[in-house]
Amino acid sequence: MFSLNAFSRSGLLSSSPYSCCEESKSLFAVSRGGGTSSLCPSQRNAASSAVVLCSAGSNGRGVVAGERTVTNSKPAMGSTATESAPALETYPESNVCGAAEDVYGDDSAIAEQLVTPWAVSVASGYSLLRDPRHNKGLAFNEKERDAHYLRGLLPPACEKKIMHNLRQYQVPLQRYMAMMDLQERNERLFYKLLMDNVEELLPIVYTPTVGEACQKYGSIFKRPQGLYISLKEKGKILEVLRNWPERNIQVIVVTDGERILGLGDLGCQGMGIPVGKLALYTALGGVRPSACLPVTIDVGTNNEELLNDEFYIGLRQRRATGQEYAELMDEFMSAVKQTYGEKVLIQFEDFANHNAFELLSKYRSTHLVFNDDIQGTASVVLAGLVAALKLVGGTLAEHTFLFLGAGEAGTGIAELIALEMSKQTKAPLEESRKKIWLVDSKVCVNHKFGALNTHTMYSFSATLCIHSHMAYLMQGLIVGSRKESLQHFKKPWAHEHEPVKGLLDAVKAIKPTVLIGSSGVGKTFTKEVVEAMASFNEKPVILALSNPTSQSECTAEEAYVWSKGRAIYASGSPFGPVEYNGKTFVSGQANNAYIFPGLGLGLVISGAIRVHEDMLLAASEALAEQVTQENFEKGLIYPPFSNIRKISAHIAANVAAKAYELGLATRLPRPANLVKYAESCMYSPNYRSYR
Ligand SMILES: O=C([O-])CC(=O)C(=O)O
Ligand SMILES: [Mg+2]
Repeated sequence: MFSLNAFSRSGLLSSSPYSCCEESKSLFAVSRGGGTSSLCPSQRNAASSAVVLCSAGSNGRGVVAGERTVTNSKPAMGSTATESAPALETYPESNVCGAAEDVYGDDSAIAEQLVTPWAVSVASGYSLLRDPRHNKGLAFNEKERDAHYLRGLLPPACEKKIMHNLRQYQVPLQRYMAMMDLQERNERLFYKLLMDNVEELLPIVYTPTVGEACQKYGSIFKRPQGLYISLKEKGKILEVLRNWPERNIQVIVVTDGERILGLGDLGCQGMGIPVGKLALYTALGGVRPSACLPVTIDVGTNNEELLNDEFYIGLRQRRATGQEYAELMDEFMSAVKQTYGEKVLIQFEDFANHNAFELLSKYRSTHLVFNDDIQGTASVVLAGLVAALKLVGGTLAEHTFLFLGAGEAGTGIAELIALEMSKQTKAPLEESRKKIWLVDSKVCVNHKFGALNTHTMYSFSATLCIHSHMAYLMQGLIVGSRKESLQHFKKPWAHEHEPVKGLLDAVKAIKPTVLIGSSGVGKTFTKEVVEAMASFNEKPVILALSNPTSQSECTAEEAYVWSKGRAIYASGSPFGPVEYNGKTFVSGQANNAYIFPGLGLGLVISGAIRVHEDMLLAASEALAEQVTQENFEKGLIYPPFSNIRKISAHIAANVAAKAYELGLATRLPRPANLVKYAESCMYSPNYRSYR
């Protein structure tokens, strides 16, 4: 890289915005405040130069917006406002120019204030190979090797069978680490590989392997992959966001690590989840990688094992709660909006129940937010159920639903089913809810055993199961007599019924046609439970949603064998095909990964400013429509992931259409063909040609 930055060349830049373009064939520098006004016309048109952005204090990775923004004659980082903003030198002391778009504060800074000296420069040679956004590895052709000073830095071969190399690792976690290394080394190749081998690689970069990666994050951690915002950053979150090298952020996935999949509190090590989810935003939904920001909020952890682990990478203290927690989250939410504007999507992920519901209700009317575990999961499950009706018959309202788990996923799914039922039947929501029953549970990771409230245990004649790491308190069917003591999000489901303890008794009492597991605890759909379901249903619908595989309520094999091949089964984590009685059963994956990439894309391309429940229904409807007759014939209620880009484009189009209909879209005029438009907006990982 020709190491140029605005800091070292500030005099040159401020006095003559074009003067640097003569110095070298590709040498130039742009201060953020100057935007494209610092670029000479030929540089603005320079297609596909390896432009990188760095600051004097940056990590040298030199990531960022690069070729796209230069090609489009937009300032690096995608800010449109700086294009028309006055040059810095016009108002050297001003605190008004740039106004709302002056997100890094360099336009408005007064002389005494400190700003980050962001700069854009062109990478070549050794630095180009170390820049994941522009590196092509062995795929650099002969001409490019000459033009970009790469001769001798690469071996002569021009191709490498990377999948072959990856498959040589037997252990999934090793494959995960190899994929993460690839993402750090050659971003386009990482996405190309993931997109071309989605069914094989999804279980590696995402559920279930990502769960193990989070558990071992401290020891496999190599480079930070997102923003860590801890209690130490309180009062400085705006500054922290400014340290991130990207400016045009469209999607943020944020966790506080308290409920990572069904694995419990993994504290700061939960970072693997936002990183994995955002990789899917790009690979499955086509959101540009540079527009994605993974965030982990670190308020401590209550996981004793981690607190005592010498390799733990987070704050070594118990979780902050109450006002301290709320204030940090509030500062984060304001700083995000202030930095990236109204249209940045914030996806809440893997928060514990109590915070998940509260954060969603607090910010849904002021920010573009949704909770993936509550709403994304609901949308994917509803799609699966709508598709399943084609196999089992009847309308939603003619079925009876029983959930094990009344947390985020359980109550979120239940509510969306009730909403859709009410839309179809025109019955009041309260009536529709009566078709849906929940058995609740309390999961306690072993270090919390002491915290179990024995009063709660005995007052519901609870069943206590102890798995290797968990104590699992099954509290029983949610019924009217329990209403007073229920958490607010469970109250709507307290129907009139005598108390019932345990899942099996609840199944026998309610006789559901659909059984849904969302408790985060594995092995709870026992042989007796599945057999009971099969005893009064010709085709029992059984969804074992908890993740990762170890937390699945029952395996695909168990569901098919115990129901004698009659179950319509799907699970949150993937299972391979099952042979039973000479027939092969292929189960679907009821995972929110089907929904959030397309939902996010739809919100981004329509410039939506709020997420509305109807958009989740629209996403769900679009997904259900993608299940083909051929899929049904195999007993599948979800389409295969191999078609996910097409599926995401349809989901995005349906969501965007709803955003326009509800007046929540700001990208005007509305494109006539939203599916085509969505497709045209999707990131493609193909290599660009460098001149
Ligand atoms: O990450 C996944 O695979 C699905 C999900 O949101 C969860 O289990 O929390
Ligand atoms: Mg989740």
